[in-house]
Amino acid sequence: MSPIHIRAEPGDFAESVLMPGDPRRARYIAETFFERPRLVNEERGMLGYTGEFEGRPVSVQATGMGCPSASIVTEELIMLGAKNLLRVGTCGGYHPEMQLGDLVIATAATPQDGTVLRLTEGLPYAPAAHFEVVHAAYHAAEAAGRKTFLGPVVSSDLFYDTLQEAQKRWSSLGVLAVEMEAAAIFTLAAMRGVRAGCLLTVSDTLHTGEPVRISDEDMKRAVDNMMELALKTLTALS
Ligand SMILES: O=P(O)(O)O[C@H]1O[C@H](CO)[C@@H](O)[C@H]1O
Ligand SMILES: O=c1cc[nH]c(=O)[nH]1
Repeated sequence: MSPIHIRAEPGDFAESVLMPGDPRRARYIAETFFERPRLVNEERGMLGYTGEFEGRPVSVQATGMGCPSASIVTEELIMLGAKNLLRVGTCGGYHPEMQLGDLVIATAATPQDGTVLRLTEGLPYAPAAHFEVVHAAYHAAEAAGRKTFLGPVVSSDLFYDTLQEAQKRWSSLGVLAVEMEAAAIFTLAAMRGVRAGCLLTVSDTLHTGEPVRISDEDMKRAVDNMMELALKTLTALS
């Protein structure tokens, strides 16, 4: 029987799954980078596709925005047999040297959210990317000569943050960027014994006073760069 929110059967998804928040990014990834992509889920518009990359099976499934939505999708992908989960998202850059379109490899994600707290039943916990995923992504970036920021991010419940001086405070703790799903994905992956990681494109810079947003054209270019790295990372893991 298929899960409730991902209407697919075991075997429809590959063991390696890319996880963007945005369903349109999922479709773009499948149509642009996969050989023989086929739609395997469209429940609630949360598009999922399976195809091949360099002869190996690979899937992409949108998570929606925020840890509650991402946790449903993560649980159901694991029910369907996923073993390598790689979020390919966007983030707000906190690091003062970050430029729009830069790439982040997240090593950890501070859970500034309610979902992880519920999953751990209140225990303090540090959600981390799986070392092998970080290792594979780091070496793929090095081989491609691509500059990346590697370090911790924060997963927030709020896009429109109400925390005073959020950038300054997170930066002072070494946190590179803010996004909204990685902490839940990392936590569930650890609980269920699968590997998870997270690559992020800086879509907003938050260190310049007023937030600055990337153009659609530059975003497309940056996502293409991130995808090159993401697919190499998954290839190294499979
Ligand atoms: O671009 P995606 O992958 O959706 O990621 C980021 O963008 C959304 C907010 O605009 C949140 O989901 C956040 O995590
Ligand atoms: O969560 C996010 C994602 C992109 N940009 C932000 O500012 N925050």
